[in-house]
Amino acid sequence: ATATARLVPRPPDLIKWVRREGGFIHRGVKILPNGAHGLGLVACEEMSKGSLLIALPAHVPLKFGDHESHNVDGATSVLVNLANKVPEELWAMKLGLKLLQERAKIGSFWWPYINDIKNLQYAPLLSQVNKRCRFLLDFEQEVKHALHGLKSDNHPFEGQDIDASGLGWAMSAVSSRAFRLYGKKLPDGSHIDTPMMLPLIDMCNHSFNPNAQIVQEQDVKNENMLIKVVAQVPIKENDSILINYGCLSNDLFLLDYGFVVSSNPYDCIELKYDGALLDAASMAAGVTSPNFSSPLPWQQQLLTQLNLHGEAPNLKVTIGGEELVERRLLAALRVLLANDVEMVQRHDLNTLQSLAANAPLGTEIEASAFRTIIALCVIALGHFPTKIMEDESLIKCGVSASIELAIQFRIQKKSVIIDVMRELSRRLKSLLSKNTSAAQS
Ligand SMILES: C[S@@+](CC[C@H](N)C(=O)[O-])C[C@H]1O[C@@H](n2cnc3c(N)ncnc32)[C@H](O)[C@@H]1O
Repeated sequence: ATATARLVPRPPDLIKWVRREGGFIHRGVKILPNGAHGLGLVACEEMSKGSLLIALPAHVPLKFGDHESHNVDGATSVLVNLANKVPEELWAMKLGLKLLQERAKIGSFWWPYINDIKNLQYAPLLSQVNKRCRFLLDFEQEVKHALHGLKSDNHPFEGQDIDASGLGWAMSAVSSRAFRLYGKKLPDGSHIDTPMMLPLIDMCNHSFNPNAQIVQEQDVKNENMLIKVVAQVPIKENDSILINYGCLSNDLFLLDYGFVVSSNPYDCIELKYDGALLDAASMAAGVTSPNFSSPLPWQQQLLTQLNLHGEAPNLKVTIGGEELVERRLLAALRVLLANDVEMVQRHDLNTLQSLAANAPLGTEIEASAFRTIIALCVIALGHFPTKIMEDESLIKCGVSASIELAIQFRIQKKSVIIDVMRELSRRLKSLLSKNTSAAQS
């Protein structure tokens, strides 16, 4: 979110409001512009490890549910009915409905907070509205239908029209600012996982090397959970206060937050598991007579156990990221490159899926599997219309912020692929050299 995007930038009011509501904010914490990251929280004095930076009382987070479960007026039941039509995967839209309701309400309790975010016009807005367009357009019709002819008492949005672009705003405002934390306590002592918007805390920008973290603590006075931000390491004056948004791929960072992280260790590329593509890749890699597209019955059985075959298989596999090659893909390659069923059956599925298991089916099969993945990477790279150098010069020439973001995203994806190729080539070399020295000795 850019600082300039806020038409009414009144961050100090947010701090005052949180304090007035009984919250705590360390006197050294300020809201300041944070370069390309928009606004952010910055330390204006040194803070030691463990310092409490922010504490929000339980009534300050904006959640869907608390008010809705106690109140059964007409407007609330319209809102609850609409929320029930939102698929779980699009949870941000459900909380977004609540945000839209509070945004429409004159004198809303959350107004000092919503006033601060209401003019955000950041990138996820555009990409999410595009990606989730079909849902938003359908849901717009649902909302219009539910609101048609409602009297103002029963209207959850104070009589305001809500269209797909308003719904898109709410969904991306939530997905880029909400946190999934412990909600209500259940009788068994566990807590419901609840998405909530955390005023002020949501001014913290992201880092994989954060200096602060969100913690939840039970209030000593009651059952409520207090939400706090605590310094994880000593924080120096002028340091930004950064938290980790989660170990996410760049797809999620881009879609939900509108930025991408360079050299993101959790970024990966997704491929469809496809026998014909694997045959093409392994032939290109010089592997003789691969049979990925026509597996033998015992191979099909193992593929079924890996959920890559059979009824409703999950054909989405990944390379790169935390797992260099997704375990299921590695096992499938090893099994399909082997023609000795007895040798394969000597190993359990876990070993067949493990990269650390070091060539469980022998050097030749392992080398063919690695070569096939390297060729798959070459094919994947070929699908990009540009090379990294061309991308970099496009950025140098000057492009709009959203195009630059899209280019950064594809540079990072290509880097993931190149890193996988580099690492597999290294492993292949070491595998083959071990084999040669074993043969010589
Ligand atoms: C929870 S808000 C943080 C406060 C925000 N900077 C603001 O001005 O309101 C999340 C948004 O901050 C920006 N942001 C946070 N961390 C970032 C990072 N590491 N790089 C780039 N942008 C970041 C993105 O626009 C993201 O959608």
